[in-house]
Amino acid sequence: MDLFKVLGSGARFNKKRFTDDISLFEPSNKLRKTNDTSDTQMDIMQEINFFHNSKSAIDETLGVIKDKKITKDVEKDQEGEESINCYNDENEDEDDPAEEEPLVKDLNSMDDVKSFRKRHRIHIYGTDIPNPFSSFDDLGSKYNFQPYICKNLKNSAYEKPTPIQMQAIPIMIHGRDLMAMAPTGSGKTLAYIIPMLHDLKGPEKIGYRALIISPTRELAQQIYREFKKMAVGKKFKVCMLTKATAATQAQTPHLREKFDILISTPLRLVHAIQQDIIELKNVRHLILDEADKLLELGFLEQTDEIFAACSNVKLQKALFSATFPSSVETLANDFMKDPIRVVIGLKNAATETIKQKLLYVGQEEGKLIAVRQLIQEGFKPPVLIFVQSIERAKELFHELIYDGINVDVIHSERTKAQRDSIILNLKQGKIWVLIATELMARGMDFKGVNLVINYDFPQSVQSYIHRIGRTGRAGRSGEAVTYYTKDDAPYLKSVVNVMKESGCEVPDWMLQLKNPSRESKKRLQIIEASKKRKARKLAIASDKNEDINKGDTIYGDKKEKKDKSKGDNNSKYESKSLLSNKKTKQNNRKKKIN
Ligand SMILES: Nc1ncnc2c1ncn2[C@@H]1O[C@H](COP(=O)(O)OP(=O)(O)OP(=O)(O)O)[C@@H](O)[C@H]1O
Repeated sequence: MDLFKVLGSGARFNKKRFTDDISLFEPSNKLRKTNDTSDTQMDIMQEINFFHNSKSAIDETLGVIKDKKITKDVEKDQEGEESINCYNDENEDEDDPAEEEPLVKDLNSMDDVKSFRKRHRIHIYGTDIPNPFSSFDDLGSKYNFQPYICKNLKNSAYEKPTPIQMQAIPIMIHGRDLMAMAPTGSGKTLAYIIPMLHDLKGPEKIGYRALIISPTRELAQQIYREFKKMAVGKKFKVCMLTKATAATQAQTPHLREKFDILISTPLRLVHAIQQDIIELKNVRHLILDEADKLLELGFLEQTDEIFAACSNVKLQKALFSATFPSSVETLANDFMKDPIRVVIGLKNAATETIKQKLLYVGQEEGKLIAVRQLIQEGFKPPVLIFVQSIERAKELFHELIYDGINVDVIHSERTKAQRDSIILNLKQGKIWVLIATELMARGMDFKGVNLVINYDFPQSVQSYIHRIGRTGRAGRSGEAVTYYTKDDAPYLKSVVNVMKESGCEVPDWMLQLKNPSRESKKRLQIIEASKKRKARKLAIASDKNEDINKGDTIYGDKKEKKDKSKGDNNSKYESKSLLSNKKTKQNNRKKKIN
């Protein structure tokens, strides 16, 4: 019996390369001489069971229990139709998307609306939820959007709205707070830009009225470009907050009032708020792009300070991301006012146009061999390779630079000019392989990326979903390969779950793996915490800006602030702080219980 066939179905396993591991996975000579009985197979499977499967899982893999029906994740529903059994709490029925769609004007009854949402896999939670719309033409005819917006949409050649746009835009123009979860590359940016432009109407010269926060400078720049594209024909002043723009506004205060829209990373903005360079009292729209990241520890304090500075009573808050861990949802629910939650497809799932694979590489060294083999065999550029740290990125770059391919590396120790030119070169096809840290994992829209390689195993499910989401964008197909070693075994199941949920083939033995234990998650947290410390040291040592903290460690850490300024500013906003809101609510709840 060829155990590689058993182990390798669905995953890739190179026998030639892992001659040493073969001895681990194959029966010894002695065993080979004996009959290939179930008992022998069981012994071998127990021996190589470094994922600690249950006995029944091994049985299934071997097919030992012949008459036991192997439980597949495909069940028959009452009508006898097959439906995939998902791990998410929001299973859904699939309709044929090719079915003719009713136009929004045809959505007369609740049934029409319901079936429209179902067809587009739009799940909604909340009260008084505005109906979705189905065609960009409706924006002009039904919602009275100004002609310049409709024209810019036409010029962008977007034929029809994506599901998140169909539902989020009406919610936003009704002024409601929103938590929007939709897959990577599904057009979330436009889903907030368009209604914001509509609501702002035109330039007013009273200072910032809309604010978009993004965890990285690169993503903020991308959002800025998208805004400029959609605002053509209106003289809105959009500011991307940088050291330079902050300095200009510090020197010429009257300039500040000319701006309408502000896009920034959290730390840059917090500094500007503390130095009284930026006023946010007129902000009516606050968007957190990659909201779950911005509400994670590390970023949370800064986000909190920004919320507190947005003192307009009519402030509308909207959170967008492809992932929302439940802890973040709970926190968000605490500070939003009667929010509507929109989920497109399955919660926390990967984009379905991405073909996901897991590749066993044996030990650490196997990763480089695997990449080299891919290069030798020929690949379709551009390819993004994700590694876990700046050091790893540099190392891999030095390995690949001599392999005759156009390779570059991006991380937060590279200068801003270098980073900008790398992104441009990748978009122009001048770079074939880009090695990247988490800096590039979220939000970046490189339409043509054909393959994402997770060279180092991602540190969280969210990281996995966002990393692989750099391919397969806007309905295109893409491929993602995740290398794994024995050391990654405790975390493998998290990725397997995502693969399964998004309809990728996964071998049965992988499905039987245990979910990561609390202990292993804790271990992971310790590793992450030490990385965080390391990054903070780096930031202090090189006196670099916020991007070091945010980009590469996943955790935007707050730079040490002078006690005085912190005290002054925090006390000013205390009553509206997210954190204090949460604490007050918790205290109130406790009081009620008592
Ligand atoms: N209605 C549309 N039709 C076709 N393409 C669209 C449409 N809306 C947006 N796009 C394109 O889809 C791509 C992905 O959009 P966007 O970057 O907003 O995705 P996203 O959902 O924010 O992804 P991520 O979660 O990775 O940040 C962009 O290139 C954008 O131009």
